[in-house]
Amino acid sequence: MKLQFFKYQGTGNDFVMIDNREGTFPKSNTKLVAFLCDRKFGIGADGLILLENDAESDFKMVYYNSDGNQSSMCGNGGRCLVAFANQLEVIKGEATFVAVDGLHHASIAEDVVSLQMQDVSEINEKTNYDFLNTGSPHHVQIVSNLEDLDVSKEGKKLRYGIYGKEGSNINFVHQEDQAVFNVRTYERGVEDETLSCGTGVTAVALAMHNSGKTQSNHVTIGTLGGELQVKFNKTKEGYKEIFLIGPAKLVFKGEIDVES
Ligand SMILES: N[C@H](CCC[C@H](N)C(=O)O)C(=O)O
Repeated sequence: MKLQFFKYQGTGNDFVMIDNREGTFPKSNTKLVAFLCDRKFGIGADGLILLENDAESDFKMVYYNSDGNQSSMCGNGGRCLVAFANQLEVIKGEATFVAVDGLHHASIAEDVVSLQMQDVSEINEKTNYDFLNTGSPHHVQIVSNLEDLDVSKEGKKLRYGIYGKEGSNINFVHQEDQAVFNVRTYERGVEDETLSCGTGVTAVALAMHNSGKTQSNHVTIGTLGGELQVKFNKTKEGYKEIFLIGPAKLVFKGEIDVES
């Protein structure tokens, strides 16, 4: 079967996007998804995202990691999906869509997407790291040697060491200024460092505010793939009105022959 796809990237976190409103994509075919994400034998991406119809919202997001398995929320992928839906004229500038972690509101201007993330009511503060869920699970750890850290090696150790089979994404962070942080992330389900992780930088922004490293509710996060902004409000019930803001771009579109 001929499969049309669009390749998007959000600060270097890259995705194969497929318009599955006809419902023809073989969603349980893990091997196919892993093949499409394979950087040598397939198209190549950190993940694959289906755009689907939804009765109660503008569209539904189905997210797969590059290992071929469906996973929890992807912040950069959500931003790319809003750009994709806008390109297809499924939406016009604003969107409400449903993802694995619930409803999300978003807006797009030029190629910058502002995506509202789910509220976060719990941040587990451990001795030398924090753990929280921003739609995906995230370990957040301050390090002094961010630039020369072997993120793949150190991330793998923690992802399997502390978090076992369920796993977690691992974020290493260094504070650059009062409201500026640099982050490098080891991503679960990619099982390697990615150039950026949207739910990860959201987790870092909230953890840094929660621990008093910043007093600002608008944080700039530098990643290997570019800069993201995170805005939020701290309330008695935790963090709300959390927005992940940054570019989401179409790289190319194509067609690939796959076994149906
Ligand atoms: N790998 C993550 C999902 C994608 C997260 C990331 N790509 C983002 O932008 O949030 C997990 O399995 O928890």
